[in-house]
Amino acid sequence: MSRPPLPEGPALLEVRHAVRRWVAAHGTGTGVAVALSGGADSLALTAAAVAEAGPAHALVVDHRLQEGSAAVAEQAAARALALGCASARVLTVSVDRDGGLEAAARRTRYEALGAARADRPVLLGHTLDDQAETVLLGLARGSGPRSLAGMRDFDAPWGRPLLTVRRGVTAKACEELELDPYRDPHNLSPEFTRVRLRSEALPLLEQILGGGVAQALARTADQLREDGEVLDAIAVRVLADAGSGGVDTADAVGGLDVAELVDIHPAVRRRALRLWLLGNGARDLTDRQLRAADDLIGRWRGQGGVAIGGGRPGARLVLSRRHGRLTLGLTAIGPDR
Ligand SMILES: Nc1ncnc2c1ncn2[C@@H]1O[C@H](COP(=O)(O)OP(=O)(O)OP(=O)(O)O)[C@@H](O)[C@H]1O
Repeated sequence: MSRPPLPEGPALLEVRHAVRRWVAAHGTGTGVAVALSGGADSLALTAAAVAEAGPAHALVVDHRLQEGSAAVAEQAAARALALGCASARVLTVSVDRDGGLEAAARRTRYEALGAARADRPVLLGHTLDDQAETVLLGLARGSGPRSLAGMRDFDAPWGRPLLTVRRGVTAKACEELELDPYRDPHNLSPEFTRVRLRSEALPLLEQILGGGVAQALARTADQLREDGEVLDAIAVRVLADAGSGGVDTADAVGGLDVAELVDIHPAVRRRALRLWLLGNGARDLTDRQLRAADDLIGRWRGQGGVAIGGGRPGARLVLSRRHGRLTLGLTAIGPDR
């Protein structure tokens, strides 16, 4: 199918350049899936992916959370085809409204995208501004170095080619493409912390400190990420020494030898625990759970265990210490709890 060439505006060229670099570093030659929300970032990303990473297959998730969401999703898919995508699918999902809606929507979205990607990497439209906001929010909340390290440009299967591109550039690229992107009303509502960071805090910091604050925050993330990679590599060796794996049974996985962990620096030990827990079905692991898990290694003398996010309906994952080993098992949730 022939389509008109993309306009050669400077903003779109910058976005294309970022995607080209990403493909050179991480591309598999199989084309890509693009997670398209219809907003400026992912729309510009889609156009660039068609030109630089094709064949590109657009995936649009309709969460059915707002009236008219189906029409927004259909329009995004139609735009993807007009931009030259090889295919465009709308994935309609139902989000469990219990608990935090934003987090549940995100989790459902990633599950749907992961299931539909057909072995292709999935490109997301996160920009340098998203990275800067993540770091700033993390700093203000006292997060650990892992959160401050922000997002990676490739965390298989998720690719983020635009982490070096400012949000304003994706907006301009859409202008060059003569596309009017979808504006999520949530992204304008000042009740959301991120929106205020974006529209009030970052501009104020730039005013006080001069330009380049967003780039500086993103650089901090890069440095912490590099350090984190070294710590993770050490953590993997620690896990091997502690006998990660061990004996799997129907309702308990392997075990870690507490004696091998006790003298390890807590920063490395927590990373090791985190990798092990996530590799064995834990989900949405919080810093607090991780610290409680770590306490099982050192000071812990009593009975019981630490509830870890994950498990399955009717049963939760519990980490316990028995006979000098940490084991992770499923414990049925009683009807009265
Ligand atoms: N409904 C959707 N359908 C497909 N892809 C989406 C959808 N919403 C978001 N995305 C993808 O995720 C990227 C980031 O979007 P957004 O910042 O809204 O998501 P987020 O996952 O909430 O971000 P964060 O996790 O950093 O808070 C988008 O650029 C797009 O690639």
